[in-house]
Amino acid sequence: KRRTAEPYKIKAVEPLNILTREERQKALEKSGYNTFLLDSEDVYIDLLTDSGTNAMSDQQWGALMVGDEAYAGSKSWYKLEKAVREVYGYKYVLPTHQGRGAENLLSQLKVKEGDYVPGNMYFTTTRAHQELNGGTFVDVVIDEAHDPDVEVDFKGNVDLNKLKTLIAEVGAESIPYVCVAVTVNMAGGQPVSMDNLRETYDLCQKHGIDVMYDATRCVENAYFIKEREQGYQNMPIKDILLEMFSYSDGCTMSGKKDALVNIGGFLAMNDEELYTRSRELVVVYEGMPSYGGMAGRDMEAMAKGIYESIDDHYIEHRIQQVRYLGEQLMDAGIPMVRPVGGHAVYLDAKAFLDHLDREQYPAQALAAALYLDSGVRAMERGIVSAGRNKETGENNIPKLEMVRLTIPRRVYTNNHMDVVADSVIELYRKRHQIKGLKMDYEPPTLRFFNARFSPK
Ligand SMILES: CC1=C(O)/C(=C\N=C(/Cc2ccccc2)C(=O)O)C(COP(=O)(O)O)=CN1
Repeated sequence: KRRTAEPYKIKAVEPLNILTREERQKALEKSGYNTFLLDSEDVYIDLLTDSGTNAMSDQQWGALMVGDEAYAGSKSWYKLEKAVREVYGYKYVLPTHQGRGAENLLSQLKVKEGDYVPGNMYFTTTRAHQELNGGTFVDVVIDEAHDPDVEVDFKGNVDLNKLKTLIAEVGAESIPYVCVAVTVNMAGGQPVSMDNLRETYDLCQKHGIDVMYDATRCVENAYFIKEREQGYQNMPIKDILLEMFSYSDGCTMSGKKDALVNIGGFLAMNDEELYTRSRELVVVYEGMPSYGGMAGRDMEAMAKGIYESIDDHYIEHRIQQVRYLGEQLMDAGIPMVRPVGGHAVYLDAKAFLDHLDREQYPAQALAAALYLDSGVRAMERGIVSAGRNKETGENNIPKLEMVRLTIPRRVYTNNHMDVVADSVIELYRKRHQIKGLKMDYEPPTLRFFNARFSPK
């Protein structure tokens, strides 16, 4: 099989700072062993997140110059609205500054005190907005999603029995919508199959319950359907995407991932009444329904990014690059979530650092050790990110204790992936020298952003 390369060439570069180990040790201590608190200039290969860190194209940069900054009725808004309607298929669109903006609107519009919001595994900000409005998140993802070693093609699938049980227990009137994430970030960037999307939608329609997608990485999800699901191999990504969205009533979208922009998002739906109510609310939180927390130039860039994201060559390269890193680590016997996800490789820090217990924050310790070893910044996705139970105050103990190596889109080459792989493999060889951490400062909410640690 002939080897392939990036379907783009490089026009501008950002020189990277390469620190000595001593300099990285100092930076690590200054950041309280929390990669969120590292300064970007002290980071060599930044795999903290794929959110907002993606490279824009010359078309998108050029579009910035024609941003229409009119307060109302911006030309740039109509371009963005058109792109969302064409690519996602929804009737109505509200612009927001990023995904959280849409989550805030949706939860305020649809979640009331005492409601239950089922979803295929939690995501931090999504759950936060549901809880802020008095809802309780209920995990209805298939059991396998919580097990790093189980290789399942569509590990993000909804477990229909769990959903039926919840509907029977609490009643459809207590379920404002089902939140279906495509892909599932906290399961390791795992996709949902078209069959499962269809079945979930049919079940919800029977009970008059809306299905709202978290569409943040929906194009990656479409690629996995093309690759793994019977009957989609020869279908262009854009058609798979439209079919996916036909099994939903609306979505929240963080443009900072699959829409290839540094800021931006939207809330979309087919229901006119919900649209009317969201137009009022968007004025309170995001600005006008024709700019929603974005400048005209941002909307221009996102409209272009939405079209670029469904290019079959682009998305194939994107997924293959993540897999290129993942397969090197798998071949080296590194414990990680399988199969490799769409946007990241998730190291299984519990298995990697099997000499540490959970209260020594294995994922946090591994992320710190990785930065010290090679200047690669990763993100803790384990007990620290899971926070505390809002009733009992006890630490939530998620089954998955992960370090996420998140690959931004169109930014790094496979040479960077090789540097990351060598560092992880070297760390694994010396893993029993990695010490656990104690938490010296714990913020009251979303503690992972600002918590500080030191070696225990
Ligand atoms: C599935 C999904 C996401 O992954 C997502 C953001 N992800 C992020 C950014 C992030 C957010 C909170 C804590 C740590 C990192 C990621 O690093 O993975 C949002 C919010 O979107 P927003 O950031 O544009 O507000 C909604 N859904």
